[in-house]
Amino acid sequence: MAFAPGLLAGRRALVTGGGTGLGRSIGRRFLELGASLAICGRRGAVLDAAVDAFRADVPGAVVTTHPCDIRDAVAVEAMLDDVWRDGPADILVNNAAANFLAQTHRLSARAVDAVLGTTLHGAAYCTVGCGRRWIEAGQPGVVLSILTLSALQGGAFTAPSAMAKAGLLAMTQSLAVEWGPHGIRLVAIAPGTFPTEAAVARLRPGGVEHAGVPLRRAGKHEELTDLAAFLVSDHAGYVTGECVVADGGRRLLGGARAGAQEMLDWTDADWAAQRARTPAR
Ligand SMILES: CCCCCCC/C=C/C(=O)SCCNC(=O)CCNC(=O)[C@H](O)C(C)(C)COP(=O)(O)OP(=O)(O)OC[C@H]1O[C@@H](n2cnc3c(N)ncnc32)[C@H](O)[C@@H]1OP(=O)(O)O
Ligand SMILES: NC(=O)C1=CN([C@@H]2O[C@H](COP(=O)(O)OP(=O)(O)OC[C@H]3O[C@@H](n4cnc5c(N)ncnc54)[C@H](OP(=O)(O)O)[C@@H]3O)[C@@H](O)[C@H]2O)C=CC1
Repeated sequence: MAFAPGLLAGRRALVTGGGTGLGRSIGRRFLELGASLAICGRRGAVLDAAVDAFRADVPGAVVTTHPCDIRDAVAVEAMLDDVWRDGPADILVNNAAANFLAQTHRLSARAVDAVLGTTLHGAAYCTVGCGRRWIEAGQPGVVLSILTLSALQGGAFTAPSAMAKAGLLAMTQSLAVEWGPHGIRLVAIAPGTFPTEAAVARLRPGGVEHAGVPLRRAGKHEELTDLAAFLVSDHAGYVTGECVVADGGRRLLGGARAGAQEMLDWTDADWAAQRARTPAR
């Protein structure tokens, strides 16, 4: 089903980490649907390159860039002031994150801080800063946080990321209640595998595999960006405090009993053999 072209017309979205990967794809989709955009990230040149691409893809795209390290609370406040100078944002996408594979017992304090500082604290600073501005102005808003499956089930060898994303889920649920009376919604997406340069390089050293995915493939960026657009749109106006999993069924298969993965590839003959050796009672 195609969205109405003006689904997000008149809306202004701030996408953290909007210069690369999924953040860039989400930003482009919001622009296509009529929103204007503010993107932040640490590297100004990366943000500028994204803007050039947006303008090539979406004629007339209105985009501002805001270089900022979201681990720094003071810098986040200055960045939000800068965004608001062009008019208030009414959508925040907490997309920026840090993650790498490591044995947790070998992590230095700085390594733990690098992940928690970006993924949890940075998103909290952005959310509180936007929420305060919306509440003081008496205007509604939407916060969409991009989580991971590990927020729901833990993540061995990416423990700080799992901890941070689980914290963002708690933030989503807590503030959905606290800020509901102000017309502010908080929603989240827990993506499975959506290949990006950074995620593949950092987290899939052996390449992307789909053995654990019932749908037998990676997610397409448009499958994530359309879900994001729906959740921030008025069509999801009564949805708050919820996290939608988009993982091709990976989480449910992982939670199934041992052997379920192999069974995906069983033939009819395999199933007949299983039936034959299964006692009637
Ligand atoms: C297609 C497959 C999909 C799977 C998806 C799984 C779900 C999750 C997805 C994601 O989150 S993808 C997003 C990934 N993107 C990023 O991580 C981008 C941002 N990351 C970074 O900037 C760096 O990786 C960073 C290390 C987190 C931060 O960089 P910064 O320049 O600020 O820090 P450094 O000074 O380099 O390092 C700080 C500290 O951390 C230690 N460290 C860095 N890398 C590692 C590592 N690989 N293992 C262990 N420790 C690491 C580093 O040594 C520093 O500590 P000290 O040595 O000073 O004690
Ligand atoms: N790709 C996937 O399969 C999955 C991704 N996700 C989530 O999706 C989101 C995007 O991931 P993906 O696109 O793959 O990865 P990217 O690394 O491409 O995106 C991360 C972005 O965050 C920015 N960023 C990192 N640290 C900071 C910081 N301290 N301050 C400001 N910006 C920062 C980066 O820009 P810069 O370096 O210039 O600061 C970058 O643009 C993340 O939340 C990730 O956890 C979740 C599950 C699966």
